[in-house]
Amino acid sequence: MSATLLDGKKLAETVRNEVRVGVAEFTKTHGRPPGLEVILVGEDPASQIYTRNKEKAAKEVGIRGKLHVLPADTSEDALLRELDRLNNDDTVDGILVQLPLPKQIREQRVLDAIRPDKDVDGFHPVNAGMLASGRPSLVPCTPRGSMRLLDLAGARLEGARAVVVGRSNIVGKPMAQLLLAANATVTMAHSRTKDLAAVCREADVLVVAVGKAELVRGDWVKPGAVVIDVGMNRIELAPAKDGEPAKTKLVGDVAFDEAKERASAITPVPGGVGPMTIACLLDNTLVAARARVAAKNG
Ligand SMILES: Nc1nc(=O)c2c([nH]1)NC[C@@H]1CN(c3ccc(C(=O)N[C@@H](CCC(=O)O)C(=O)O)cc3)C=[N+]21
Repeated sequence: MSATLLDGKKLAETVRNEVRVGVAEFTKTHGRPPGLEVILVGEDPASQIYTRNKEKAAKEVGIRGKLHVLPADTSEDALLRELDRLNNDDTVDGILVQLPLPKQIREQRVLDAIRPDKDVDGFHPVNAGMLASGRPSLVPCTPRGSMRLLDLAGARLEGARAVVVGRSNIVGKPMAQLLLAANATVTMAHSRTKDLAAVCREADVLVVAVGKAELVRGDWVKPGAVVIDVGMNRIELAPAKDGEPAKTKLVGDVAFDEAKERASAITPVPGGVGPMTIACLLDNTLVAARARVAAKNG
């Protein structure tokens, strides 16, 4: 028996098509497209590719996307001034500051400085608090995308045992909140959890977001469970030599080939959660744009 593959690439295309329709309607009604500003500090090549992809994905659905690349030695004050400008620009609906930031910049200061109503990542403490209070506003993109993948799997969440491995503010905590809101019985597991394998084996729904390549083995998966693998780890297959770059491959936090023999449905890496994160970012930009004009019109 082999699990159903949850194709995030295909579902992301569906979501982007929905967003494109909403964006066209917004643009017609309000005389301007929704605007998304992405800020990257520094020249990390992987981050450059990711942020360029976000800008491109925005433009493909009709969102006015703009990428700002600031030098690696940008001061915290300079970044805060840039955010102030974007916060006060009425044509800007969404602001995303790519993480991680260089060490001279305090991440928390920066995330706190983004207006909550433009916080399309959903990382501002106001938005985190709204979600935890059962009043979701802008919800983090990866957990939103993961919920859509669970929906695609036909997972019954009401009364189900859900285990979230990983307790980050970006994925683990908001994911647990969304599962709880869907009436699952939620366990949050993490690096200090005793007998993590046994905790995972209880899960009807298993979401793994820890950033450790193939941590979750096949025998940690309850037969018939739905598995969402949020991990993206680049592992080296062969070292660089003779001027050839190292051969690498992308693997998740779940040992896919083992887990697929036990799960009823599972996300691949790549092609699972990653593309859904980007699609939900575009949707959050549309959600933010609509909410902002609604607030302005009373
Ligand atoms: N403020 C902020 N918000 C973010 O959402 C954010 C961030 N900072 N910093 C970095 C991480 C990483 N991230 C990814 C999203 C999608 C893919 C993605 O689409 N991956 C593809 C392929 C990737 C590949 O082949 O390299 C896939 O999984 O199929 C990757 C990475 C968003 N992040």
